[in-house]
Amino acid sequence: MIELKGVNKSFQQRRILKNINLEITKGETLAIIGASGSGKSTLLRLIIGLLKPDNGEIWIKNKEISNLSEKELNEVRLNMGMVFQYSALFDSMTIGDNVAFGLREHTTLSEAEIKEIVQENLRMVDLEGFENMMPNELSGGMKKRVSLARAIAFKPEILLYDEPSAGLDPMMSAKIDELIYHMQQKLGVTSIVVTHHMNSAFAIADRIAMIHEGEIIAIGDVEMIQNLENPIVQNFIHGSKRFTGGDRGNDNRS
Ligand SMILES: Nc1ncnc2c1ncn2[C@@H]1O[C@H](COP(=O)(O)OP(=O)(O)OP(=O)(O)O)[C@@H](O)[C@H]1O
Repeated sequence: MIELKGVNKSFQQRRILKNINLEITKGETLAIIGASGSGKSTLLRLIIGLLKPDNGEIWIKNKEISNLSEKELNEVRLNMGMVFQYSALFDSMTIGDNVAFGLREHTTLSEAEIKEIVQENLRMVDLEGFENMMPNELSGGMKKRVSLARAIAFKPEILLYDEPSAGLDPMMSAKIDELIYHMQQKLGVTSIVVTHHMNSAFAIADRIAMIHEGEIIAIGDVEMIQNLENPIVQNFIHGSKRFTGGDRGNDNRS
């Protein structure tokens, strides 16, 4: 479903991602973990085509996207939903209009059809009846759920989540995990979830990939990652500062 082959990305001569090879199969949930600044968001932005790799190939379904025009990319993107770290809602629009935005822009659906999809998607994230509220009337967790309702508007086959639980309390974090799991079970989506929350990664992922200084240093199922005798991985999972002096930055584990 998604494949990266020999992908490199630098910013101002700094190599951020180094020879990334990664394959994600249909219906799989892959969690990406790693220290702050290791390149996780950059990887997501490459997959959704917001950035182009310096070299290497990025395949989404049967299309290599790194050389597509913006128009062709937009077609590929219709099959992908992204939940951004800070929800990225339009503050001046109601919740309903936020969820409807892409549908109004990119489809010829009638207002009645759009209204139905908006209601159904808000129901799916437990926000039924919130259509007319404004984003600033909602908590952070609710905004994340609206962002998810918007991301699934086109019934995408691929969902990308950039730190969906960042800044949320453990209860709301668990709720978001439940929704991510639910999306996979109910819609059969292929998901990539960048997260700092180890409990989330263990709860939702089929496989976990750890990025360290721009390289994937470990990838495997939850049990394999938990038992891997790699001090960098173990330090990250357990939040220990014993081995490295431990500057892993924005640690937000639960
Ligand atoms: N557009 C850009 N221009 C220059 N440098 C960038 C750009 N985007 C990211 N970087 C740098 O690339 C590195 C990796 O950033 P990235 O956001 O991918 O890390 P991350 O692992 O997602 O971090 P965090 O967990 O803190 O979100 C950082 O050093 C960042 O400063």
